[in-house]
Amino acid sequence: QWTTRRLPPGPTPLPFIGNLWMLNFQLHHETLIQLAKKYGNILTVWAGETPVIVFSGCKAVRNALISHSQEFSGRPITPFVKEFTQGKGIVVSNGRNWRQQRYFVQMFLRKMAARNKGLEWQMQEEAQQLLEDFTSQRGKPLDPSLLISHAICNVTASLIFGHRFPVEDRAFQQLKKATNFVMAFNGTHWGRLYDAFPWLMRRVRGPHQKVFSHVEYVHSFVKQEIRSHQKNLTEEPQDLIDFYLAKISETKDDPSSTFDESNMIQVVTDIFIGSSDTISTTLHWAVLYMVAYPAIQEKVQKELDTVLGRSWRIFFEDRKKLPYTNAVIHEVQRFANMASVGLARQCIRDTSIQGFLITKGTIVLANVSSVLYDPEHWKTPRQFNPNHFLDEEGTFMNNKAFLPFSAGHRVCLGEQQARTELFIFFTNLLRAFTFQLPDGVTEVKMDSIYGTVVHPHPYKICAIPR
Ligand code: HEM
Repeated sequence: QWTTRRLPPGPTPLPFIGNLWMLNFQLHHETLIQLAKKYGNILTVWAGETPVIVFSGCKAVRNALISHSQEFSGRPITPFVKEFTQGKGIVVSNGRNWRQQRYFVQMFLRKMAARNKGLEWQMQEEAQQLLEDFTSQRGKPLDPSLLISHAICNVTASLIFGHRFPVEDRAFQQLKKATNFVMAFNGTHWGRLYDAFPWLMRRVRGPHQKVFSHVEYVHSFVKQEIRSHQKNLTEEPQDLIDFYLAKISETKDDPSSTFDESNMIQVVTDIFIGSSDTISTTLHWAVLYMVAYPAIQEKVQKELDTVLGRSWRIFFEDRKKLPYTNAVIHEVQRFANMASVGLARQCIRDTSIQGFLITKGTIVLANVSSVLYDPEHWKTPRQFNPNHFLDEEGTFMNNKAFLPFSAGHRVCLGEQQARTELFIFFTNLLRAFTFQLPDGVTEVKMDSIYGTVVHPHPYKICAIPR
């Protein structure tokens, strides 16, 4: 089948399971980088009986995502995501549904960012609350991930539900747990097995059964919020649900409209999932790197003290005066490589690329990590080195291989929000605290736990007020 379809080269597939066995039932970014060394920057792996075309390295990935942006703008509706989303929402929808929902949320995010006391203000408020929570620990050892993730989820909650939740709120805790589980599932062996053999997996016990009860919980949480918004409609829409309800009534007589309640539930779910674990995990890595590289931490603090002083509000605009801090945040994103291989795409029409014909419907994967670690574009790709983003004079400079949010038609919808949020939280934390290892701990575990979102191992640090 492989040779007759003239697909790009790759390891020989076995009948029925393809290359899943040799891939350890995962599309791990490091395995795919190794395969690219052998088979080239465009290769084929078989997930069961389905071929997946993998692009590696800055040149091939940019060619696929940017030069062939339209052709590779589809999203594969795998058996798992089909059951999870029914093809609704943004992340895993296609065609008119995807275009309308994506455009609507893009406009909504722009409006919220432009509002007086808008999204940035909300981030500053949550960052202050986080500083108080850290301060209350009085420098004792703590796992920062819970407090950070609560603060980040509350920024999203204000954006989509119009209110925040106290840390002890059980239903909100359950929502975070459920969304993290759903997000992680797709990157696990079970996720791969479910997609390769759904008919078999439906008959076998495992975490894939738990994942659907978590999906149900998330959807019912969102439904309850929608009901409460419907009861208390305000004249001026305040949050995503308000805006969406207004959009449904505005378009109710338009037969081409895709705005309805099932899409609203999935859009809200997509935004909650897309903006929670991603940003908090990146910050979690940032704190870990500051502990591991105290000289870099000190340099950031010096720059913050010199440029900003103690004025309490820090704005995203301030990054232009803080080249070193800005470079460190970029390097955190590059080196942590939180999004692993990114999300799979689907070819929406026959396309010729690098001499290969990729037919409509084929699944393609642009390995984002292979770009963030591409030795042709980074001086020391496997080292944490903020100088990757600074020129000789110490001026900030970007790099075309910096693609943590992917690129093209499906580029991350929350890129601007994420960049603002990372900057506001990171600068507030570093101005207020020095992060260090607890007494007696000498080792920082820097390797990662692979998943849809790449996490650090759990760790404890001390946040010492400055
Ligand atoms: C550090 C934070 C984040 C990173 C690294 C990140 C990364 C990504 C990546 C790699 C993709 C896949 C794009 C592709 O198909 O090639 C993506 C898609 C997406 N992200 Fe993010 N993301 C982050 C934060 C956010 C936030 C804050 C939101 C919410 C506002 C968000 C919403 C989405 C959505 C809706 C998609 C799907 C876009 C589509 O299919 O059209 N993300 N993100």
